[in-house]
Amino acid sequence: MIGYFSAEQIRSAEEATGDLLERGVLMGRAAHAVAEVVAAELRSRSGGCYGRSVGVLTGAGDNGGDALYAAALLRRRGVRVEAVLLGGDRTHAAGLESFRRSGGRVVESFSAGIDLVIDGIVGLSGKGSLRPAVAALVESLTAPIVSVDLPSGVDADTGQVNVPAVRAAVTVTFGALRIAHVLAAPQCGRMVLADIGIDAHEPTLRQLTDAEVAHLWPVPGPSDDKYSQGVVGIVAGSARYPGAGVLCSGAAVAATSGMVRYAGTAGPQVLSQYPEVIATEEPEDAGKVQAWVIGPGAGTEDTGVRRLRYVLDTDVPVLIDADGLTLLARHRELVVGRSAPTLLTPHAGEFARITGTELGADRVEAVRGLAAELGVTVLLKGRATLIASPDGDVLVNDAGSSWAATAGAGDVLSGVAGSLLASGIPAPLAAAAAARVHALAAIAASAGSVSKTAGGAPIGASALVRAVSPTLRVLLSGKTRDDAAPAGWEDGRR
Ligand SMILES: NC(=O)C1=CN([C@@H]2O[C@H](COP(=O)(O)OP(=O)(O)OC[C@H]3O[C@@H](n4cnc5c(N)ncnc54)[C@H](OP(=O)(O)O)[C@@H]3O)[C@@H](O)[C@H]2O)[C@@H](O)CC1
Ligand SMILES: Nc1ncnc2c1ncn2[C@@H]1O[C@H](COP(=O)(O)OP(=O)(O)O)[C@@H](O)[C@H]1O
Ligand SMILES: [K+]
Repeated sequence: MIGYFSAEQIRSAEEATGDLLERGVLMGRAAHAVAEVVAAELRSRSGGCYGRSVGVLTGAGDNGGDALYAAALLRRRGVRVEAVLLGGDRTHAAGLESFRRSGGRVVESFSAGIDLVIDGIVGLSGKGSLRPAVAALVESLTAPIVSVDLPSGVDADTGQVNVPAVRAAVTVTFGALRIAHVLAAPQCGRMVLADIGIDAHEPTLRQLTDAEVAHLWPVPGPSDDKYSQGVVGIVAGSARYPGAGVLCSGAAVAATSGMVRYAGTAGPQVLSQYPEVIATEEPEDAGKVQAWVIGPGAGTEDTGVRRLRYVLDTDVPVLIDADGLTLLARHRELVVGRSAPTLLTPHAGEFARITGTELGADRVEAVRGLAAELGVTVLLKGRATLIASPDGDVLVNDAGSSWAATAGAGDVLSGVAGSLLASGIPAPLAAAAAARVHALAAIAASAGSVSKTAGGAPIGASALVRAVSPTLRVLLSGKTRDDAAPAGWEDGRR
């Protein structure tokens, strides 16, 4: 698991080091890590350090202190350093003295031709939008930016990206990852986690590694047959939206070796693409299943309510998506007190329909609140997917790309997660593993190859279904990166 911590948790971990914090040892280590990363960036971007120029933006706190000490270290490597002190006379005094002694210059605005900027404006204590003078300066920056701890303007705990906020090429953080590093991953750029000797425990958010996803993915054993691995029933698609049934069923077929039953009026279309599916019109006639998926393109009329009631009356796990969620918003009582797990997979709009209020900045609290209120697992979709259990545990997955933002991609996710539920995996883990594979499949489909991790072209949801199997082949062979963190994540402890 990769853990993400709140600002308060990080501060407690820092305070627990006592002497190290007070003597400035932690800040020294943090500054050293920043200097190392900036030096490496200068080498790769401008061919070296000597004679290159770095601009430093500092605010009124310790984030600025880190940046000034780092600049002093860079000065000793022959880098020209100049600083704009946005915190005025509240600038970190010892950091500023070290900067000045090293030969750093304090300026009103950066000289032309700066190679790189260090963002030490605000870190853990940043609140709300950047102040106007700071905002104007941030908007005018064109050089690549290395952010200290967090890109300034991004909230550490909610990941809210204020306008403007720094968009970093690299973010260097210390001791443990902050919540914003996953919820605002695109704003952070490449992540570097430096060990400064602090220990944080019990993260607020956790993310499965690829190795963990591979480990829990169902693989048939010698005594397995089509039934023993779990049969998933799909109530999706309709005469009006047959595609949702096709995408959802196809994803379920690809995700595990168990059997897929289809119940709905898009049976002929589903069978024409996936002849291995067993189709009926009504879930009552489908035969035994170990989990249901209900909702994608299934319609919101009375038959929909009847079918929803039927599957929720069973004692197997049920995943509710799309139209199923619209119906659920009118009949919330249907999920309360079920004996088997229920998994809701709303996007932001569906989430607001169920709760009656728009999603605010704090998505973690919102998803946790709904899960606790209804006693269900909730997967909230987006670039970063959040999965809350009724007991308050929250899992996260940053997709690493946004290629999955395409019509029908949610139907694919439902099919994958539903087949994992049918195999007996607990709802939160099934949801998190499905989200991870969905995200990897989107990258693979877009790049045209599972071995590429960047680049690519737009995809449709059909391509996403086709990429599920090749993605699993690589994942199960253990060849993918052994962490599930945002693309380019790097552990500076080495
Ligand atoms: N503790 C440790 O051991 C270690 C800590 N470390 C480092 O310390 C950092 C935390 O430092 P910190 O707590 O001093 O606060 P920081 O984030 O620099 O903010 C400073 C000031 O900014 C202001 N401000 C707020 N919002 C604003 C806005 N929107 N726009 C503009 N200004 C705004 C606000 O001042 P105000 O004007 O509101 O009084 C606030 O007081 C942490 O991120 C890490 O880099 C490392 O050295 C490792 C060891
Ligand atoms: N910006 C994004 N980056 C990565 N993945 C995204 C992004 N936006 C949406 N997704 C993912 O794509 C899927 C979209 O689902 P949904 O909104 O239900 O679409 P549909 O109803 O058309 O199937 C979800 O799995 C979601 O997490
Ligand atoms: K910063």
